[in-house]
Amino acid sequence: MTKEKFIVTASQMREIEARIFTAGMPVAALMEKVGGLIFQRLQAIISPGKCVGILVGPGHNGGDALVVARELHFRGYQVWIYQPFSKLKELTSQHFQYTQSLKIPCYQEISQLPSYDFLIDGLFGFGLEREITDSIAAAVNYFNNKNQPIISIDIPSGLHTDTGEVLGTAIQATYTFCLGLWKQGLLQEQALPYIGQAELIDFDIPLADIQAVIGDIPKIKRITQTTALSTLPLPRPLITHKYKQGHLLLICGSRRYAGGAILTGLGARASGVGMLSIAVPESLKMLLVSQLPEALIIGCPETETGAIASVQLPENIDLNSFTAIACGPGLTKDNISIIPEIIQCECPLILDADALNILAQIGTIPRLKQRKSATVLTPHTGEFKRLFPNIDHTDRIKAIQTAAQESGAIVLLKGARTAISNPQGNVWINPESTPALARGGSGDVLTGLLGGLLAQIMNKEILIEDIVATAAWWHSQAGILAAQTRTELGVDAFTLTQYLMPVLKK
Ligand SMILES: NC(=O)C1=CN([C@@H]2O[C@H](COP(=O)(O)OP(=O)(O)OC[C@H]3O[C@@H](n4cnc5c(N)ncnc54)[C@H](OP(=O)(O)O)[C@@H]3O)[C@@H](O)[C@H]2O)[C@@H](O)CC1
Ligand SMILES: Nc1ncnc2c1ncn2[C@@H]1O[C@H](COP(=O)(O)OP(=O)(O)O)[C@@H](O)[C@H]1O
Ligand SMILES: [K+]
Repeated sequence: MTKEKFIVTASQMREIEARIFTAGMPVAALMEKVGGLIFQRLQAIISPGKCVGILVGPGHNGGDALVVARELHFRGYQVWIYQPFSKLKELTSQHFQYTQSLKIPCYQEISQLPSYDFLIDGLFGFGLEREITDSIAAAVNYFNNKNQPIISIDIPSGLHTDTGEVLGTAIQATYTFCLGLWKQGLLQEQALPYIGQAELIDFDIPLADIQAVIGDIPKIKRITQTTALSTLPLPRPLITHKYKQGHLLLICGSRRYAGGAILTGLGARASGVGMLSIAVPESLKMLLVSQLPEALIIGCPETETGAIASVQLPENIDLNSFTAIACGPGLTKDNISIIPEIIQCECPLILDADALNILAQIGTIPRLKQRKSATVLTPHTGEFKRLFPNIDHTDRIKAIQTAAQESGAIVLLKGARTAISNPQGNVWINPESTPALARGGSGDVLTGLLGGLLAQIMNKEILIEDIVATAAWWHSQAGILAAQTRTELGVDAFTLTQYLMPVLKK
């Protein structure tokens, strides 16, 4: 059973840990097991004979580090310990005493420290609740400035386990070995520069204990390949036709931002949607036809400035004829009147980019709650602040939960760690992405892709927020794949659309 999708706070981890101990697992045995697993993993990273400095804190994070120190010592590594604390927890103290009997050198002052090839950071784990100060803070800064690889046990010391905030200062890890279950702080954007390459060290926490604490259906989950693939509309039923595979309407583009409409269209194309209609200003029609010959391009009357003046659909069709609508990329804010009209549609609706800016301007957020079908808002941080000026976004997870509850919409907050919440506060976090995506137009691709997926799975028994999560995963995996072949500078939005299919084939 993979534990990759679970996310816990410090207090939930403490509760889970308590259940394991109450059930009879000795604390010392668990520490030994965890330390052994960390050591095994380290052997793949640190070659024999290297010099390894071990940073030991007063709690059980330090205890884990001491077990690792002992194992490294016996396997022929050159080990020293930095342990500046006057008081250690009992188990940690015992391990410390043993390392001293083994004559592993120990230092209290950074000025005395020998050189090293690697550092193991066992200063603080999920027990850190207040700021690191004085000599310990100075030591953390000293180690960061050395620019040697650091491997953090559980979480880089100094990060808040839940919010990922830096408490005074924090270790900048090269690797983070998170123990047992993913800590929420490791999925917060502000923690990213400190985490390095993160991986989970599974130490066999019984599923029943996890569920007893975080519930059968956890409130906050990580998107994984498994969760994402499980909601894709694959395989297709053998007996089907194009209208059964969803009909998506995109409302996007303007004379000023014609490319946004194309990119949204190409994102939708990659989703496999059965029918694609794209409403653009009349003057963009031929351009769109040439780029997306399979789509039905609807030329709408336009304003003097080249924005859509009104969404005029062909005869016999209205907004409710579609399985899903996505609106916003490249619209401009020139005509704010189309948004109140569009939000009256009775199918699922995605609002992005200028549709969100218009929404913020005319204050229609409360009206979203009255919609008959789901609304998905996909702001980046700037759009989020305009839409929800009263919500503090330091903790992005809390922020989207509040925003989703206030608006009755599913809110996807874009960024390096895109997060999604439904109105009940159920959250998905996308744990992998690439800064290669920080380029104009990559969000437009996401809107099209999401629209196409939503149109295909409507009326199937899949939650809309699960599809939103799948789209976020697919989009970022395409960015990662493209960056692997073309570097982080090679992932323009058009190129990104070309990597969507290869992600699934992989
Ligand atoms: N959960 C599990 O299943 C398992 C957990 N395990 C491991 O245990 C770790 C959690 O251990 P933990 O609870 O002992 O806390 P930890 O993070 O080591 O340190 C807290 C200590 O630091 C102190 N302190 C706090 N702030 C401070 C400051 N600013 N400046 C100075 N001191 C400060 C605080 O002392 P205080 O002064 O508050 O009494 C306290 O003593 C966890 O991350 C994992 O590595 C594994 O061994 C096995 C499985
Ligand atoms: N630093 C980053 N790391 C990972 N993904 C990023 C980063 N910056 C932006 N992205 C992703 O790129 C996309 C940018 O979307 P957006 O800001 O709406 O761009 P645009 O409106 O120009 O299309 C989002 O999916 C976002 O999650
Ligand atoms: K640590």
